[in-house]
Amino acid sequence: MPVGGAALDLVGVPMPEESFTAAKNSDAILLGAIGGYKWDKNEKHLRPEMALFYLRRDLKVFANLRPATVLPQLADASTLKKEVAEGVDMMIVRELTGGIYFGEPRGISINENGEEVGISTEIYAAHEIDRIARVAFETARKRRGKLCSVDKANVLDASVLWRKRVTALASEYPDVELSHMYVDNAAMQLIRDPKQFDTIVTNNIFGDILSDEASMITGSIGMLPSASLSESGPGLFEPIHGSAPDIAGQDKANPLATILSAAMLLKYGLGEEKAAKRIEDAVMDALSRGFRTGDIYSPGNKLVGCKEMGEEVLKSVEAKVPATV
Ligand SMILES: NC(=O)c1ccc[n+]([C@@H]2O[C@H](COP(=O)([O-])OP(=O)(O)OC[C@H]3O[C@@H](n4cnc5c(N)ncnc54)[C@H](O)[C@@H]3O)[C@@H](O)[C@H]2O)c1
Ligand SMILES: CC(C)[C@H](C(=O)O)[C@@H](O)C(=O)O
Ligand SMILES: [Mg+2]
Repeated sequence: MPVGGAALDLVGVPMPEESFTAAKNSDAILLGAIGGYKWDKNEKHLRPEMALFYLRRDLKVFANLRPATVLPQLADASTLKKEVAEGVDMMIVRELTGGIYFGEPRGISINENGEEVGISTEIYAAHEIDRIARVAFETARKRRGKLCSVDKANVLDASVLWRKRVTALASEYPDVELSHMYVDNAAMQLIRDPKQFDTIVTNNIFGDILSDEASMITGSIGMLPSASLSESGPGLFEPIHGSAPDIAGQDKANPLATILSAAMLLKYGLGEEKAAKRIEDAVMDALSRGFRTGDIYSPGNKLVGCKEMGEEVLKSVEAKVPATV
């Protein structure tokens, strides 16, 4: 179904009613990245990004899981030293339907001096913090049992409440080791020693920024998938990157973040773990066979375009795993 720029071009709105209805009635949704120069000057309600906000808000997919793993095949592709990047395996749990993205009041207006002012409001209700914190504690419990909550509680009131609620919940998860970190320090620690992190839980805006940062540790933003889950109803699965307009139409984009998002869809959206593993294994296999798009290329490997990379993954699916899953 068309959303974003495609929908704007077709019917003049970023989120057509039929697209939303089809998404809502699905078992899971795979979303292609949206946005582009063509629509950048549109009024806010007519920007492609609005489709994302409608989908996230109206499907109530508050829990955004963004794994950042350095694959052994790609340790050389990281911009960090190999010994710093090697072995990194973290999960960023980003709150996705609250905070400054949706808070009121918002907008651009004229103040009492006749000057234009832009307002965005960082606001979190206790229940919004509790539900994302629970997802994060449960996630950490299934991983290495370490949870770092990232906030700006030395400045922002919404973060003061965030820290208070997360701390209060910790007693229900005695097997999880909870720590807190200010976001500016977290941005620095991610580059200094990323292996210290297992699970990170944070608000909407900090999660947006830190996940792009974490992606570079793994080699490229073209590698990172995500799952956005609600309490009930379909999940939304998408790469964390955008539409990469600077390389659009050149057959250069790395398709693996989107392919791995499809694997997350199978695992988290449909409970089809075997099929998910089959896709993940195929991605690993294509990388092991040396295929690389430009963003993850290092000498000694085979440079391919978006299309060929996809074809190689498909070959690996067919070659490696029995067709019946
Ligand atoms: N979920 C989404 O749909 C989503 C996410 C982020 C940005 N956007 C939108 O995308 C547009 C471009 O935003 P941006 O440039 O800030 O971010 P971007 O993620 O599209 O691109 C940032 C940089 O990373 C590169 N890159 C991104 N994905 C890649 C891939 N798969 N393979 C290789 N390189 C890749 C791009 O070429 C670019 O240099 C904007 O309109 C923005 O709003 C959409
Ligand atoms: C395109 C943009 C609105 C979006 C966000 O900020 O959430 C993107 O950066 C993301 O990370 O999914
Ligand atoms: Mg982002």
